Amino acid sequence: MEAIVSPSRVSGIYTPPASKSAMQRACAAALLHPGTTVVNHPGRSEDDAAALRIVGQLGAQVSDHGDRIGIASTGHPQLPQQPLIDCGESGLSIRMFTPIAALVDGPLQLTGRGSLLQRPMQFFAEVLPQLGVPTTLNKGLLPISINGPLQPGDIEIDGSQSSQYLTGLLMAYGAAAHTGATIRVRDLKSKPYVDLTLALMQHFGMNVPRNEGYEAFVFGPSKPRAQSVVTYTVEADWSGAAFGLVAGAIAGRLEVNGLDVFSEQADKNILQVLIQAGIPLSVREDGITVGSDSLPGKGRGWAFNATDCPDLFPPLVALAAFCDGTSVIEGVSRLAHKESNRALTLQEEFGKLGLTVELQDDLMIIRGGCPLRGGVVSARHDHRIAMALAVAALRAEGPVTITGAEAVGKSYPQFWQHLQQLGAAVSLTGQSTA
Ligand SMILES: O=C(O)C1=C[C@@H](OP(=O)(O)O)[C@@H](O)[C@H](O)C1
Ligand SMILES: C=C(OP(=O)(O)O)C(=O)O
Repeated sequence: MEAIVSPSRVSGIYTPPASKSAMQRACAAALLHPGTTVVNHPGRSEDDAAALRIVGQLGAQVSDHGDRIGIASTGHPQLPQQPLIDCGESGLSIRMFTPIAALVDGPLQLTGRGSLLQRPMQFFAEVLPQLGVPTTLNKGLLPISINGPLQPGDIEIDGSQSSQYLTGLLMAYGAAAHTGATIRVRDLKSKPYVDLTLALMQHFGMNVPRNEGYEAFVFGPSKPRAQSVVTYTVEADWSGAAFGLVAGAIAGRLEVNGLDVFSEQADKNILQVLIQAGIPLSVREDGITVGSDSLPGKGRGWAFNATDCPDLFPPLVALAAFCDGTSVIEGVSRLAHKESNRALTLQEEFGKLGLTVELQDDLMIIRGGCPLRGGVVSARHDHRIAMALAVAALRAEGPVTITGAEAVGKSYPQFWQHLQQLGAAVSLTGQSTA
């Protein structure tokens, strides 16, 4: 599918979708919870669908009622009839559900599709055998074969590549029976995502470890958990909302509702950058207003460290393009293994529209303030690249055609519709050519 975005203004009120980070964690916690979980405001992205499929395969009963989903479970993942679990393209699903699936007594295989097949998983081959789980990979990549049950024990892991592995281990340790265990972590990145995991575990009454400065997670002995009903409401997604906030900042005035300003989500830090850039912004508990009714002026250049919130790079590049002077984002090394190599993808695709993006060690330097030209760009099978290009296109000098526009489905299937509803000139045509 192609999206053609012509220069246009946006205005109105909108509510971003449910957070896939919260929804996928809720699915995992529901599988590990003895009893029933009612998930309100469930996410509907492709990654969310993958998580729901996985918990179904691991023995939970999933009943979908539209605005809420019921998940009933014994609290123990079961050996599936078909022992091949497909995690779609979701990095979080494969990395969170592998240790959880390893709680099962028996052999299992997990795999994925598309870009996930190129993302490194070597961590598991190094760590799971230390927990009693023989593990094989395909040269460090998927599929992964494991043979549980995982037995929690004291362990030290590398947290520098992704926090998602730790999220999976925390969930598995939090559900398994043991007499106490400590996960030591070197150089943890994306820390707020671990806070989100711990908050979910707390909500579901799991065995929650003591967090010693993100360097050690100390579990006490597990206690038996009684059957109960847990209700969980999935919060709105700051990562998806970041695109709407940037659209309002550069091309109109938007009111974004439903976001929790006290959320654990890493990407709420977009607000700090909007403030630095001098964008008109009003933050209330019930909503955020961004941009101005008069034709928005340019913001000013800014500097921001996105090491712990790497998903902000794409919307921040769109913002930086419209800020005078130089903007600098630190944390480039975090981008190599996402749905695409996002530093290069951003440099190349925004480069086609005339934006200069330089990469210097861990820094991305964006020379903004000159109008972008129209042209043809590719989403490169990466939802956040598609959305960043679309938002930037609102202020380009001519129409921007984005090929592979269906990529948004991974996190934000309603993205194009939302943009149209807010007044953006977007037409959608044809099949994927990205
Ligand atoms: O736990 C999560 O929900 C996520 C963690 C982050 O990954 P890393 O920990 O690999 O940075 C983020 O980029 C990803 O989109 C979602
Ligand atoms: C990198 C992302 O997700 P995941 O790692 O879960 O595939 C993302 O949503 O930008």
